[in-house]
Amino acid sequence: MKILTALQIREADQRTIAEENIPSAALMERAANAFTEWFTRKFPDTGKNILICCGPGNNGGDGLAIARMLHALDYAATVWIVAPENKFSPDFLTNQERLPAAIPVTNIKQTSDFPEASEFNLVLDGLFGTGLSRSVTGIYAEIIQHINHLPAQVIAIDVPSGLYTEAPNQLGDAIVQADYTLSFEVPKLAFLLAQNEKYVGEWYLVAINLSPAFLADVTTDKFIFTREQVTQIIQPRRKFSHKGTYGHALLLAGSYGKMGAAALAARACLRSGVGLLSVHCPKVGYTILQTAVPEAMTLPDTEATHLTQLPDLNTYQAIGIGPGLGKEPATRHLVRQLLQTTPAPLVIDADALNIIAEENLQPALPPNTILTPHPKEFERLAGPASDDYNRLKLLQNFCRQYGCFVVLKGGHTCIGTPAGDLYFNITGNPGMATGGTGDVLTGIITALVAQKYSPLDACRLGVYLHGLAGDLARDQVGETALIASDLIENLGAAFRQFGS
Ligand SMILES: NC(=O)C1=CN([C@@H]2O[C@H](COP(=O)(O)OP(=O)(O)OC[C@H]3O[C@@H](n4cnc5c(N)ncnc54)[C@H](OP(=O)(O)O)[C@@H]3O)[C@@H](O)[C@H]2O)[C@H](O)CC1
Ligand SMILES: [K+]
Repeated sequence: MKILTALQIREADQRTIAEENIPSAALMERAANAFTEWFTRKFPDTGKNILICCGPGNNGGDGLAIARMLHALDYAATVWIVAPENKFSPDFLTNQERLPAAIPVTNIKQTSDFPEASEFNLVLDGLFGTGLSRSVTGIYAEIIQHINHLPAQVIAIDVPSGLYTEAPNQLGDAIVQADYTLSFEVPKLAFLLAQNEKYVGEWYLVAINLSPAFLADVTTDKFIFTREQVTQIIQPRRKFSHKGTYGHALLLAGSYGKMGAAALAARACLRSGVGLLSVHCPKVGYTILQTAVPEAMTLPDTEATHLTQLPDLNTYQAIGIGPGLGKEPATRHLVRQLLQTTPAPLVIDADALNIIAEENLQPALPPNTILTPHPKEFERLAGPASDDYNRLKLLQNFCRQYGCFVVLKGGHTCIGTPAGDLYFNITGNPGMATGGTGDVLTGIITALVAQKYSPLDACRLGVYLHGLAGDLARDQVGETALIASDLIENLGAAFRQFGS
């Protein structure tokens, strides 16, 4: 699913109106209907007092149309029209005319016009949407502060007012802090970034059937990958296959005190369909792995506490390195050697990433290598970011420069590709912010690469299924108690949702 800019969304509007030969107010009616349908399902209690704040543009027009629809469904709707300049969009005016006289309306042009608002349970924010062209000031900023201080739940129409859809706001900008954002048809980049969480709240999309031809043709470098795409990518196992069909993966992992990371990655790798798995670990890990993961073959290093020597690499279809690795000098040398000599695609995580950053080995990354950093590890590799938008730019530049795939882990994990495209994930939950879940992801992606998924597909599938396993685990144990092993236990159920 494409992430579009405000400008592209406006073009989509125009194309839809032209192709369907409908007035633009009809598209607004569609959007308001879609919002109202969602709203009545989410808030079925018609006894709630609802305040609808409308700005002067089409976002405000949506608000007016929604007020009319909610009124018709017996909700108690009150409208505030905030417009100091008396300049309205044509579709705003159309919907103002259509507003039933029974709906109380207050026109707000200055602070002294603010009515008492304590009786409202819900506020619908229709001040500004994708038409925001500058930071909000004056009466608009005051009303936004007012909304943010009301003891009511706030639902943003399309976009929380004051929030730019694809660029950072200035510090101190007035922005509505919504509990929910219900947005039309296409996701906006702002919704996917941690820095906007307190404005966007939980966000949902509703379809308003924008021109399919336009949506198919429009170009973007930012995408969300959906369940439908996962369904298309995932391959069923074949009847006459054998363990050789699904590849032999090698994991280089573990050090004294960190063998758990190796065990988690190994178990996740096996649960993700790899044919054979070998784990190269320090001697201290031999009994641990043979016991914890009997399905894996164990190749002990000559050194007891950390990895010092590469094994023969020639039998593997994928090599994962990093979980629990440590940063001993000999291990640093091993990482350098691996980059220079690997005959198989690499998946690199954790301390292996830190070694690459500290030794400036980025230029030595073989093409199409997959790196799986969290933001701090990414900063060590690519430098500090001024904000989440800037971090995405650094991500695109890094992937282009070194020809690699980077899985930047977070609330919406983002995959960067050598072509400079970004793919955002929508599965997963905050319960997964706990030690070991990254090791599980490394294991999953390594298994998928060994099974000959392309690097992009291995990343997309891996990240989606990892998050889905987390969501299934949350259904069982909640977010607080969730641990990395729960993800592994739920990988089977995640794969089974795709018949695999
Ligand atoms: N395809 C869709 O998704 C549809 C969306 N709809 C809704 O339409 C809005 C976008 O409407 P638009 O009229 O383009 O824009 P806004 O309502 O967000 O605001 C525009 C007006 O506000 C002025 N403006 C912008 N920034 C500021 C500011 N900081 N302070 C004061 N005034 C501001 C702007 O004036 P300019 O001076 O910039 O010209 C406009 O007057 C979308 O979000 C949806 O809610 C459609 O209903 C259906 C299709
Ligand atoms: K809004």
